[in-house]
Order: sequence, then C-alpha cells, then structure tokens
Amino acid sequence: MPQPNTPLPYLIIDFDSTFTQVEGLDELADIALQGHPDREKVVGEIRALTDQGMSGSLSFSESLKQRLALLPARREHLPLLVAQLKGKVSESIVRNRGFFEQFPGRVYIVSSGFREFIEPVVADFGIAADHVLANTFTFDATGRITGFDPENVLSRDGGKILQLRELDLEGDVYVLGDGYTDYQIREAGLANRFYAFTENVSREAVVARADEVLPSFDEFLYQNKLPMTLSYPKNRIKVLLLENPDVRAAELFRAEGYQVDSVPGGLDEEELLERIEGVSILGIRSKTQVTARVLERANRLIAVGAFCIGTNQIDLTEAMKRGVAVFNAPFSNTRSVVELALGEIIVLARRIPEKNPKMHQGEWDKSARGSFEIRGKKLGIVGYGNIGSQLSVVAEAVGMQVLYYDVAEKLQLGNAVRCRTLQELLQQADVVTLHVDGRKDNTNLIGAAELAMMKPGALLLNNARGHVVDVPALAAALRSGHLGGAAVDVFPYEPKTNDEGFESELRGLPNVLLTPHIGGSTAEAQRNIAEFVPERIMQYINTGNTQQSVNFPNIQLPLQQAHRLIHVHANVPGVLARINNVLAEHHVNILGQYLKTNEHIGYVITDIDKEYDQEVIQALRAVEHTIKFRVLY
Ligand SMILES: NC(=O)C1=CN([C@@H]2O[C@H](COP(=O)(O)OP(=O)(O)OC[C@H]3O[C@@H](n4cnc5c(N)ncnc54)[C@H](O)[C@@H]3O)[C@@H](O)[C@H]2O)C=CC1
Ligand SMILES: O=C(O)C(=O)COP(=O)(O)O
Repeated sequence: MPQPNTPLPYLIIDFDSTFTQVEGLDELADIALQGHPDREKVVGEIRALTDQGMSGSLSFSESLKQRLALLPARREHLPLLVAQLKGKVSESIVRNRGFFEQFPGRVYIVSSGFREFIEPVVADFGIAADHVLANTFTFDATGRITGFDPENVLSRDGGKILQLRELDLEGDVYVLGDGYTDYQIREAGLANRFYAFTENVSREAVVARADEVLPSFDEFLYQNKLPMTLSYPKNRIKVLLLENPDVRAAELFRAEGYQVDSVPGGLDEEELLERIEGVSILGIRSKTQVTARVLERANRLIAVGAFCIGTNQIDLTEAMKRGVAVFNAPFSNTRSVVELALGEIIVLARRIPEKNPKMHQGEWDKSARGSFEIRGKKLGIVGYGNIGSQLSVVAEAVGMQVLYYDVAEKLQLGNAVRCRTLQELLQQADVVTLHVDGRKDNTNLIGAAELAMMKPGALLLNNARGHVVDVPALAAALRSGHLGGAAVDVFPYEPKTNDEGFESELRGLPNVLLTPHIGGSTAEAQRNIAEFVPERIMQYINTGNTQQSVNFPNIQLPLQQAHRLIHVHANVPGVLARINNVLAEHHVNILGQYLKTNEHIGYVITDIDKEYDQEVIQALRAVEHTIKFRVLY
C-alpha cells in the first residue's frame, strides 16, 4: 500500500454511530428487552435519551444515568451485543480495514460507550486495548448491569475533554465523531480539527461546528492523502437525474453514498451545458439530448444512464470516444408498451377516440359503422425486436394474424409471417404498428408514399419515436379518410415538462388517439427501470463490469483479491502491450486481464498484485492513446 507523504496525526475516533453504524447501548437494550412486553417503548425511551445526550440538549452524565436505569441488561447479553456490533461496523471503516491495521499506534477510540463491547469490536481492526478509552460497567452478584464506574473520567460531563488532557498527545490531533462531545474536544483546544462523521447520523448542531463534514471515512483518507481502499470517495460522485425517474433510482444512488441532484422535466442543450460540469453520472429518459457539446463540457462524466429503452437521444459514439459508458434498461418497459399497443388496437377498431368525447358532451352515438373485431385481422409489426416480438405473441393470443418486417434476421415466433419488404407488410396489414428503434435513418420511415400503400381504412400505431412518421403526411391521410385511425404516443417535438403545451397537426383529427409518450410510463416499468439502471452503473463503477452497456465493449471479469485498474483507450495497435510494459517495468504482477475492443475504443480490465506504488499509476495514465484510466480498488 502507498505510504502517506506527511506524518499521520493522532486520530481520535468515536465509537457509537461513528466506528459502528449504531449506538451500543441502544442495541444492548434491544437484546436485553427481547420478549419484554414494553420492549418498543423502553427502547424508544433509551434512543431518545441517547440522542439528547449526543446533540447536547441533555447533559451527558444525566443521559447515561437515565439510560442505564432503564436497561435490564446482564453480563451474558454482552457477547450477543459484540457479535451484533461486529456486523454493524460502518461500511467505510470496514472497507478501509487495511488503514487501521497499518497505523495501529495512531488511532485512539475515545468513547462514552463501554469498554466491554468496544474492545472486542475494534480489536478486529488491530486497535489494541490500551488505545480504547471508554467507560466500564458495574455488575451486581447475579451479573445484572447496575451502572458505570464513576471513577472513570469518561462518565462525567466533559469526560472526553478530561480524557484527552490525560492522554496528553504530542503533535496534530484530529477528532472524528458524530456527537457534540466529540466537537467539544476541539473546542477545548485539545485537537486541531474536528470532523463531523455523517455516514450514519447527521446532527445539525454538530455539523454546524465541524471543520469538515465526512460522509464517509474514505473522504477523510482522501482529504488527507492517506492510503485508502477505494481510489475515490463515493460521496464525491455526483449524480444528476433528469426527467423524473422513479424515486427508487435516487434512493439506490444515495444508499451507495453518492450525492444526488434531481431536476424535474428535461433540460435543453444550453441548460444541460450549465449543469453538466462536475457530474459523474447523468440519468435521463427519452427527452434529454446528450450531444457532443454536452459531452465535451462533461469533465467528470463516467456514465450516462438512459432510464428507458431508446438511446437515440445520446451521441453514443462521442460518449464512447470520451470514455463515457452508456447503460439503458432494455427490457424493463417492454411489456408496458405491448399492453398499450394492444389496447390501442382495440380502442381504434371500435372508434372510441370519437365516441368517448361525444359521450362526455352528452351525445349518444350508438352505431357499428367503421367498427370491427380484431380477431382474424392482420397485424403488421414493423421492427420485430423486444417489443415487436412480444406484441406478436400477445396479438396472436387474441386471434390476430401477425406479419412482421425487420431489417435484421429475427426469430419468428408462433405463426407470425415474415415480410421481406416494408411494402409487402404495408399492403397486407389491417393494423400497422411501429416498433423500430430511433436511429436517424428511420426518419420518415413512414411518409406519404408508405401511407398510400396501406389498405384503405387501415390503422397506424406509432409508439416508437416521433421522427419515424412524417406527421403532416399522416395528418393528410387521416383527413382524407384513407386511414381509419391512428394512435400516436411519440412526437417529433415533445414538451419538456407537463407545464408546456402540446402542439400537433394531429390534434382534433377523427379516430386519433393521442397519448403523451406514456408507453413505458407504468408503475411496474418505472420501478424496474429505476432498479436496473443504477445497478448496472454501480457495477461498472465498482467492478468495471460493462455487461449490457450500449456503447462499450462488454466485459465482466470475476472479482478477486487484487487491485483493479480499468483503462479505456483509442483502438490503435499496441496499447495493451504498452500497459503491460509499464506494469512489468514496475515489477507488478498481473493476476487477471481482459481486453475487448470495438470500432473506436479498447477497454481493458487488469487485476494486479496488492503491491503497487503511485508511480505505476502515473505511468499508466501517461500511456499514449489513453482516454480514461481509473483505479477501482
Ligand atoms: N412509447 C414509449 O414510451 C416507448 C418507446 N420505445 C421505443 O421502441 C423502440 C423499440 O424498442 P425495442 O423493441 O425494445 O427495441 P429493439 O432494439 O429490441 O427492437 C428494434 C427493432 O427494430 C428493428 N429495426 C430498426 N430499424 C428498422 C427499420 N427501418 N425497419 C425494420 N426494422 C427495423 C431492429 O432491427 C430491431 O429488431 C425503442 O427503441 C424506443 O424508441 C420503447 C419503450 C417505450
Ligand atoms: O423507453 C423508451 O425508449 C421510451 O420511449 C420511454 O421513454 P420515457 O422514459 O417515457 O421518456
């Protein structure tokens, strides 16, 4: 592990809610009160007293006395508590176990908690008993905990200050804690800096007085250029979410320790240019255009998450050339679009778009004119991908005959019949439904000529992308009565937010069902997407796994005890050889390596020996044609 450049200050680390995620006494109460009829009430009272003591609203000794009086705990509960606490050490502390093992003499645990449960927990991190300064319990002859040793300075008000005076440390002293009593050490002049540790709890009064706020221990190590397990603290990773993905997405990113900002609605290019600097993860849906200009400004961008299926709104090649991996949710809303399409076919076949508004205006128009069953009718699916082929199965189940046309060779499902040309499909189908992707070449795929080829009275559905259909031509075909109706969910221009109005030539036309791009807008789909995309992005950031990235070569290398380096480079000959030369020159052992290239870039994951120094990292960064280089762990 690299050595720090400056001598390490003494670190005074609090235990409860800092070293561990929880308060030891609260947990003890929980164990001791198992099966007790008033368990929840008593645990709640103890938690409230803990909180009052920590935030400074109740004197510490009073809070401790009252808590112990409420606690029917016994000596035999302590091993259970220790086992529980060992599983609840703060994640960033666990992650950086190596740091504690490397500098045991510089770390003190100073806590108003109790030695009986602290010592065994921190011992696992190489922190010796004489570096644990904490209270001790008193017991009666039967083993019941009766209180605390009043001789111990830590049991008194201002106990941590008294303890630090006794310790009389020389040199720099930094305090890390979540409580007011931790801050008081600094206030009393016994520490140079106070770091409010907020990974588990964040108390306003404490944060307000901190020299620095630490959302994780990684942040402390990073700020002080100390050896750390991650190459970059997660709390420095900024996520910008646009267009309201389900709240679960923000929850997952926050749980990972990232900072999350959300903007309701989309942003246009200029607005996004203003927001993109410093953003590591950009989350969008179908509206936001991620252009070459945006990507150029995006100085810290690691990944773009399209919280939808389509990725035509992103300049995928430019993102790739800049080492930005793009992920989408290729199947999460497939079924929702299929169900909408099926509903639309029936609704149009019964001319509901005309009848429903009339009813609302009090007009009774009972007639079978222009209405038909969908059973036995020919459904022409243009684009037989995930949505098209799923619709094929569902439509056959309700008795439709399916024809399809796709530019790629596709597995023919059920009794679906493949058409060799679009024209062949258009000429036969009673209902034509579009499920092609939004690539530029598909602009006006359905124009006046194609509409003219459709059978008189046929229906057209567009749930794909707005630019795929020439809207003025469609409007003309509807107005002339050549088409029997249309359902349109996507438009060449769509409003940025729900506050903006909707303009289209299709408004007010007969038997036309217009929906505001809601094909994928169901609770199920949005929830699935909001779990799928963050998961892919976090896997990429944490392990380098690019499975299912839409623009990066897909690689997955099994995790092993190693340091992992990822390297994105321009796909020119010899880069891998140069990377490996650098490693060989520095006597670094390669434990595993995988390279994959595409037309523009090469992506290589290398697992190396535990031992490496900063020079290797610098040398790897300097390899010619490097686009992005990251040490993952
Ligand atoms: N309305 C909405 O809310 C939603 C719209 N979508 C749109 O639906 C599209 C399709 O989604 P998936 O089926 O999941 O994508 P997919 O990629 O699985 O399928 C698209 C298929 O279209 C084919 N294709 C492309 N251009 C073609 C052309 N000119 N002629 C014939 N076939 C062509 C492709 O070969 C592919 O098989 C998405 O790209 C997206 O634009 C997706 C989800 C929701
Ligand atoms: O999944 C897609 O491609 C869609 O078109 C759905 O887009 P949205 O998330 O509703 O903006």
